[in-house]
Amino acid sequence: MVDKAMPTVKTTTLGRLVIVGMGLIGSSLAKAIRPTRLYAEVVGVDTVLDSCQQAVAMGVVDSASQDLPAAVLHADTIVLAVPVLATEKILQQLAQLKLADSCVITDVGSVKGVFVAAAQRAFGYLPHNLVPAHPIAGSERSGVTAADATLFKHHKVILTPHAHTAELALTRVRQLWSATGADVECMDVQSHDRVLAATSHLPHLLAFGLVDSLAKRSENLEIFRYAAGGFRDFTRIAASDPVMWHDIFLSNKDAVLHQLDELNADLVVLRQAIAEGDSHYLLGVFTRARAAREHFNTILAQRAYIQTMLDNDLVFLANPGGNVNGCIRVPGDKSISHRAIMLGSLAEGTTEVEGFLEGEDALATIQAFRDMGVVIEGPHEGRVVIYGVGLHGLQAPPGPIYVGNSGTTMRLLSGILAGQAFDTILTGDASLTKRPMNRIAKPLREMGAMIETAAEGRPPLTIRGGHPLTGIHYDMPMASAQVKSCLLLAGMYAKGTTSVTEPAPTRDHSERMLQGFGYPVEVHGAKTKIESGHKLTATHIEVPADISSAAFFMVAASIAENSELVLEHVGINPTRTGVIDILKLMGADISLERIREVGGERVADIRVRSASLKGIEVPEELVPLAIDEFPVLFIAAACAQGRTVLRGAEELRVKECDRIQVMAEGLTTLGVQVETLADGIIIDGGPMGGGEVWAHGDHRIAMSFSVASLRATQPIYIHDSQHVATSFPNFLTLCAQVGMHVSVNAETQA
Ligand SMILES: O=C(O)C1=C[C@@H](OP(=O)(O)O)[C@@H](O)[C@H](O)C1
Ligand SMILES: C=C(OP(=O)(O)O)C(=O)O
Repeated sequence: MVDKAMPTVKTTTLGRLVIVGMGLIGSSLAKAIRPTRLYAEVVGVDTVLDSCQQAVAMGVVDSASQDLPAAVLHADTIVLAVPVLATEKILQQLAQLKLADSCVITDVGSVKGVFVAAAQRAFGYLPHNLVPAHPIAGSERSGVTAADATLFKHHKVILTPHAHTAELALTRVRQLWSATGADVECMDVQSHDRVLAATSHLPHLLAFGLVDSLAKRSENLEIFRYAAGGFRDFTRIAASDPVMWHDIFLSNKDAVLHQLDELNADLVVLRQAIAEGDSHYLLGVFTRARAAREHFNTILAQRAYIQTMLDNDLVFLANPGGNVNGCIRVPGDKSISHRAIMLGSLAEGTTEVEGFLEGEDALATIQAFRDMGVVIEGPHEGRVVIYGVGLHGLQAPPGPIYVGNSGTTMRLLSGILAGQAFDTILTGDASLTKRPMNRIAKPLREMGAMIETAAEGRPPLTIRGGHPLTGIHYDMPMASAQVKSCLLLAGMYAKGTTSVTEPAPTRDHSERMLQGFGYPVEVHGAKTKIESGHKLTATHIEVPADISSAAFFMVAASIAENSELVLEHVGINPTRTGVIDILKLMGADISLERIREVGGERVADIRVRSASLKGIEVPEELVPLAIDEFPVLFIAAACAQGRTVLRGAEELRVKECDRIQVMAEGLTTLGVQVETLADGIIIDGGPMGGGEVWAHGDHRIAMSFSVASLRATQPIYIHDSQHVATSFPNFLTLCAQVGMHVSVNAETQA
């Protein structure tokens, strides 16, 4: 009977699988494959009679033998699952036998270079049916008794085909490992050995080395008696198979030595920092390491997601109906959070931030500055401490800076990086890679910066250091706070004065915060001016709740019946309140309470009650003041009586997705009448059904259709919602708290 945990392969197309070596890996592979019936027969080979008998007795294999030549006769696939240095002898034996041309040979060794070289020696050439492979899975336990059919499930298996490996052979080995539930990838031999030296071989060496070093000291009994969690966690892998690891280190000598030398050098510096009491250095290493480790966990988690959620498609299920009531505080403002990290890093002294948005976009900004040597503690419950390095204290990052989904990070950071002495490369995710960067590259080049972009001005951006900047005046062709802010930041590094004129007012957080850090900025109507030669002085920042996140709940409480919601401590900077003005024009019942000023930004509690909305022509001057809120305003328009017309909003087409097109498609699916315009949309309010819509990885689209469910008559399935955490990590929790029925669709989770 087929083990339910195992993926099943419907047809038995292959005859005999021979696994040489009934150790942990070989016997686990046999145990995983046998129930799938991918092969009619699974045969084990081992030099130890006992292992053969146990493998048969445990039902791991159909049969087992000590006679290699007899076993591999008529084999379709041979897997060498023996220690790395033992493979050569077996390859030599195989080379002497008359194996069928179609017989595929593969292995499981942790070092690939040595295996390929051994095959070359044994055969005198690299056979086309040879597919080197490495399952990245293991356990401290060894031998056939430790066989575990689930050992490879959700683990990576790396194939390192050589230049002449036949496609058919590669497919066969891929199929073998996929059938165990593994995640199969290809890599070249050198990259494999280099990466594994760092991520696997080095940690094992350290674990073996540490245990041995402690064990041979005279006071070892005392030490081990008190060795608690840290020792246990760090040295778990020192219980691994010594022969196997002996072989691995000797086989991957050069790559391991290189990694060891780099670590040695870092440890010498760390030692010195402890000896000299250099807290700044130590905190820097520990905060960076902790962040890197968390980042690593996310990557691992995402990998698991990919396994269980079909290509990372996180689907929200928004069930129809509900009322919206209560009192909530949405997370911190994204624009202000980004700027706090940037200016805090470039300031002199220690900046404390409260209310920081712990969303992926703002975390990407923290990571970027950590990469450039800034020590940043947190975020922890919205609190971040930044040890500023001054305007000229950034260091070259160790590699490209990855800013994920965040346009604000990439564009603002470019202004800062153009003024540095070192080169940088800025990269982002698939959505960001499609967004226009010429809007900042062009004026920065006019200032003297050297910036290279990919085709059509898209990321990645390469920003060359050491090119002096000179202030310019720039008439911005579009209303964009990101472009304005980028140039003001570059202006701090440019000779003379830099000024920008904007065609319409956009958010002014950069201007306000620069002044808050004591850096003079002049604003005269549409023109903003900055000059170099001043400094930023550390300060305390309280980030208000993000009005762009509050907007989802403003629309929610407006369109749902019998609703009354208070949104606490929301930033109501006049360059951000377009959404309130537009909703009020539509007839929304919104009032601002307890208006106050906190750290240079206006804040209020916003009370919203259900209202019957009506369609309007959106005044064009409000467009930049509500630029991020249009997706959810389109939902308000769909629930309103009559027609809503939006023009002058072409910028919506270059956000995380084309927000005009994608919203129009989703609304049409829900049965709403829409017409797209080059620079806007026409929406006729009416009843909404349900159905499947796509967020195209855009956080605001996913949240907007979640809100739509309050007035839908059927469930709405919102595909591609995984990016909600970029700006609003606890969105689903708050939805549940106020009475909306939105959740991750359980059916799409394995
Ligand atoms: O400066 C900022 O923080 C932002 C400016 C806006 O972008 P544009 O400048 O491209 O309009 C906005 O859409 C974005 O979410 C944040
Ligand atoms: C456009 C947005 O952000 P960014 O440009 O930073 O990606 C947004 O949050 O809606």
